[in-house]
Amino acid sequence: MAGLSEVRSGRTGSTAERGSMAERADAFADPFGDAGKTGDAAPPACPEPLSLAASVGLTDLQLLRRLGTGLRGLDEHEAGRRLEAYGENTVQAKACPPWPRLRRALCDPFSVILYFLAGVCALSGAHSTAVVLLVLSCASSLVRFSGERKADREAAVLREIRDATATVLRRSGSRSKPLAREVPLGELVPGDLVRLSVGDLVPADLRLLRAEGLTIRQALLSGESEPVDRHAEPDRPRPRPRPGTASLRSLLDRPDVGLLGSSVATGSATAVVVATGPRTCFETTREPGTGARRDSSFERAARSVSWLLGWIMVASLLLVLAVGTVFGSHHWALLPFAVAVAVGLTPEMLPLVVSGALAFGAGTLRRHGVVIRRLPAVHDLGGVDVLCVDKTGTLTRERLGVAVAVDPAGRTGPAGDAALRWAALNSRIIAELGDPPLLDSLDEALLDADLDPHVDPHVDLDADPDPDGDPYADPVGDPVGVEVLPFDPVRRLATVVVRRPGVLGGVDTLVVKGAVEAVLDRCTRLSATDGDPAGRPATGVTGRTTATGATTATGATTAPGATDATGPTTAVMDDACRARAHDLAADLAARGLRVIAVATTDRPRRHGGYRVADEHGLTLVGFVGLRDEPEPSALPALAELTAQGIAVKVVTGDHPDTAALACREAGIEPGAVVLAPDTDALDDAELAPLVERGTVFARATPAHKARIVLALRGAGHTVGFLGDGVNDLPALEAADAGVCPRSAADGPRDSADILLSTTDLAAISRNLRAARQSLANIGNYLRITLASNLGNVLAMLAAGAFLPFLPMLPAQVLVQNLCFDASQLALAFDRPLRPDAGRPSRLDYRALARFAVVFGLVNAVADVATFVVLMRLTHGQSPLRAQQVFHAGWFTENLVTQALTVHILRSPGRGPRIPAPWPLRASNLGLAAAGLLLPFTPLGALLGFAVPPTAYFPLLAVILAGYVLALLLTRAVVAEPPGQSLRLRK
Ligand SMILES: Nc1ncnc2c1ncn2[C@@H]1O[C@H](COP(=O)(O)OP(=O)(O)OP(=O)(O)O)[C@@H](O)[C@H]1O
Repeated sequence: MAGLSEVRSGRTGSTAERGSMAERADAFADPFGDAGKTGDAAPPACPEPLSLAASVGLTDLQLLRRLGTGLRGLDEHEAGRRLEAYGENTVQAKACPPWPRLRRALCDPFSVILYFLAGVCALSGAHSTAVVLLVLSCASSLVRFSGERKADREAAVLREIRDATATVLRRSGSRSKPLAREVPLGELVPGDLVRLSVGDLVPADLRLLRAEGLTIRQALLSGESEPVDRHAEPDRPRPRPRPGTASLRSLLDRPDVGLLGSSVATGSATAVVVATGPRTCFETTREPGTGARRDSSFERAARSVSWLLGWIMVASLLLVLAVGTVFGSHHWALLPFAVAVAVGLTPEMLPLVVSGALAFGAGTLRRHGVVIRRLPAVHDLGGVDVLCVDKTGTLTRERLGVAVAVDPAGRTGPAGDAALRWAALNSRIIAELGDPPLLDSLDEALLDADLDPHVDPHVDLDADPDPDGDPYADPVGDPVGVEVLPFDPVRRLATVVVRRPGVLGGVDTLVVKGAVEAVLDRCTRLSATDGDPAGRPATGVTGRTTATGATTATGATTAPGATDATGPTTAVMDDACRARAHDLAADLAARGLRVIAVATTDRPRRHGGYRVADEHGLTLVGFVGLRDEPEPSALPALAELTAQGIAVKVVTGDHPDTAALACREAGIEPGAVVLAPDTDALDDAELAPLVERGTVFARATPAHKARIVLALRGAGHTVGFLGDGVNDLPALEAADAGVCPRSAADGPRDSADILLSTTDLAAISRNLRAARQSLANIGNYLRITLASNLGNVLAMLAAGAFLPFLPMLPAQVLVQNLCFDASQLALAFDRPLRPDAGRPSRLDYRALARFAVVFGLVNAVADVATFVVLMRLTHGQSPLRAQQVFHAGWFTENLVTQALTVHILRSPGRGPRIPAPWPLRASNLGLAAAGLLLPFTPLGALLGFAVPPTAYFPLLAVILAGYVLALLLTRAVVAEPPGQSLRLRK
C-alpha cells in the first residue's frame, strides 16, 4: 500500500492544491534558501528553540518565520543541522512523581490487611512478627509500585516514538521541490512540516496550518477519552498570552495545536513542528498518571480477592473472640492467638507470586511472537470468553477486487462502468491530493480495476477529451483534483472535488463514494442514462437483465432538462426509488460483495473550502461491488476458538448482508444480524440481552463497536477485541484484552494490550493456552494457599478447646507461610491445564471461597489428627518441652501436607492430573524437606522448636496417607470441571 501511495503521490505536482501550497510557500521567506547554501557565508545559526506555549501569540506566518521555515518545509541539510543542534525528538522516561503512585500501592486493600496485622502483633508484644509483616507488606507494595510504573512507561507514548514514523515534507536541496517521505519520529526537528492522518501519533508539539475533519485523542494528556475537534486558524488575531497563562490545560483547549502524546482519530492535517523531545509539553508539563486507565478483568479480580481475604480475616477474628469468651478460663492470651490466626490466613507473597506467573506467561507468549504491553493482559487474555472481531482482514483476506459495477437500474456493462470510473476517479484524486494519500484496500481495488483495460472495452482511457463534444461522453476525462474530504469511518464517505476541463459554466464536481446508506441518504436524484458508452441521455429507464440476474429498474421518472455530471438527464429520487436502490445494493451484498454507492453533483466553482456539509443533493451514479476472498485460516481457527469455549462475535462497519455471508463462509452462523445504528435508541439494560444473543453487528461506527464491547463486559463476560483499523480504536480500549497485529496503524497499536505478529485468528487460539496456564497458576496459588491456611486456622480454633498453649506461635506461622509461599514461586513454571481444557476461567472470589472451605476442612481434619498424636506423645513431659515438640510436629505436618496439596490439587477438575514440571516437583520436595529438617537445625531451635520423638514419624506417615486419600476422594466428588472452579458467576 505504501508503495502504491508513493507511486501515486508522484503524480501530485500538477494539482491545483499543491500549486497553491507552492505559491504560498514562495510568498514566505525561506531563510535557508539560496543564501544559506551558495556563497561562502556560513549558514545562519539554528533559531532559538521555542516551546508551544511561547508560540501561541504568533500568527502562522510569524511562527514559520520564527522557526526559520516555510510552507515548502526544510531541506535535508538544514534538518540534519537542526537535529544536531536540538537533539533527537525523544523524551526520556519521565520520572513520575513517585508519591501518588506509592501512596496508592501502599493503600491497596491487601497491604492494609498486613499493616493491621502488624499493628495487632506490635500491641500483643510479638514485635519481631510485626516487623516481618511490615517488611512483607512494604515489599508487596513495592512490587506493585514498580509494576505499575513499568506499565505506565509502557503505556506512555515514548516507546511508540522509537518505533513509529512521521510523514514529513522535505526538500533534497534548497531549490528542489518538497517531497513527502517517512522519517523515524526521533528525526523530526522544529520547523519540519508534517502531515497527519487517521491513526497517526502526533509526533511532536505542532501548530496546525491546514486541517480537514481533524479530531484527536489526548486521553494520555487530559484523561478525556472522547476525541476533540481541531482545525487551523490562519486568520485568527493572536494576542500574546500573559506569562504563565499558557498552561497544559489551556494548550489542550486550543483548536489549532497538536501535542505530543495525542493521536489522530479522524481527518487529516498539515502542521509545522514547533517543539520536539524535551521541549514538548508532554515532557515539561504532563502530570503523570493523568491518562485514563481501564479497570480490566484482572484489576477487578485482584480487588475482589483482596476483599475476600479481608472479610475472612475479620470473620476469623470475631470467631477468636467468641472462642475466647466461651473458654473464658483459658490461660491463652487472646491477642497473640488472634494474631496467630490472622497471620496464618494471610498469603503474604501473593503479589509476588501473581507477578511471577504473569511475567512467565508473557515470556512464553513473547517466544510465540506476541508482545504483551500490559502485564495483567496475560490474565485478561486467559479469561476471555467472548472475542469480538472485525470482518475485513480477519474473516476475509483484505485483498479486494472489483466484481461488478451497476447503474441505479442495476445494469452492468457501460452503464455500470460509469459508476466504477467515478469511484476510481475519487480514489485517484485521494491518492494525488490526500494529505497524506490515505488509500485503503477498497481504493486500491478500484484503482487496479480502473487501470485494467478489460473493465470497460468501450472507453479509451487514454483518449484526449473532445472539448467540442459531449462533456459527459467520458465522465472521467482529465479532471483536476481540487479538494479531498477523506474517508472517515463515522460518516463512511470519501469525497473529492474535481474540475473538468471540458465542462463549461464554471462548475466543480463533487464525487462521493461510500457506504450505501450514507450515500443514498444524501441523494436527491439518480442518473437516468441508458448505459450508452458515450453516456448520452436516456429516454427513460427500462427493465434489463441486471447484475443480480433479476429484472430491476428503479422506475424513476426522468426530469427533462435536469443535468448533472453523470449525464444530461437525471431523475428525481423519491422514496420508492430510494427503497429500490437499497434493495439493489442488498442483492449485491447478499452475494458477499462489499458494496459502495457512487454519486456526484455539480456546484458553482469556488476556491477551496469544501466541507462535509457540501455532501448533499447528490445524484446517484450506481454501485460498485467488490469481492473480498474469505481468509482460509479463519474456518479452522474459529472452530478451535469455539472448542476452547470462546464465543466469537463479528462487529463490522460493513453491510449486514456482506457481513452475514462472510460469517457463513467462515463457519459462523450469523443468525439475525443486528444493525448497530438500531441500538442507538436502546439504553444499556436493553442493549445487554441483544449483545448476548447477537453474533453479527453490522454498520457499526467506532463508537458502536466500543459500546457493544462495554455491554458484553457489563453482562459479566471477559471480552477480547481483535481489530487493526483506526475505527477499532475505541473498542480496543474498551475491551478487557485489546488485541491487534503489529502491522496495524500507530493508533490501534498504541491502544492494544497485546500485539500479534499476524492478523489471523489462529494466532489468538494458539496463544490462548499459554495465557490460560498463567491464569490457572495464579488461581492454583490462591486456592491452595487459602485452603491450607484456612485449614490451619480451623485447626487452631479446634485446638483452643483442648490445648493449654498456642498450637503455633505467630512467628512460626509466619515462617511456615514464607516457606510455602517461596516454594510456590515455582508455580509460575507449571502447566496444569490439559490440552483439551476448553473453558475460559477467571478469578472469582465466590468460587475461591467455596474451594477454600471444602479443602480447608479436609486439611483441618489432618491437623487435628496430628494434634491428637502429638498430645499423646508429649504426655507427661515438661510444659515447655511439650509445647516445643508440639510446635515442631505440627510445623512438619503442615509443610508436608501443603506440598501434597499442591501436588494433588494443581490440576483443576476431576480428571487425571498432568505430571508436574521439574521446577515444581523440586520446590515441593524442598518444601517437604524444610518441614522435616528445620526442627533439627539451630534455626529451628531459634524459632522455639524441639525435635519430635522418633515414634512421631511413622504416625505422621499414616496421617499423611489418610490425607492424600481424603484429598483424592474430595477432589473426585466436589471438584468442578476444568475452568469452572474459577469461573465468574453473575
Ligand atoms: N475508502 C473508502 N471509500 C469510500 N467508502 C468506503 C471506503 N472504505 C470503506 N468504505 C465504506 O464504508 C463502510 C465501512 O467501512 P469501514 O472500513 O469503516 O468498516 P470496518 O468496520 O473496518 O469493516 P471491517 O469489519 O470489514 O473491517 C464499508 O462497508 C464501505 O461501504
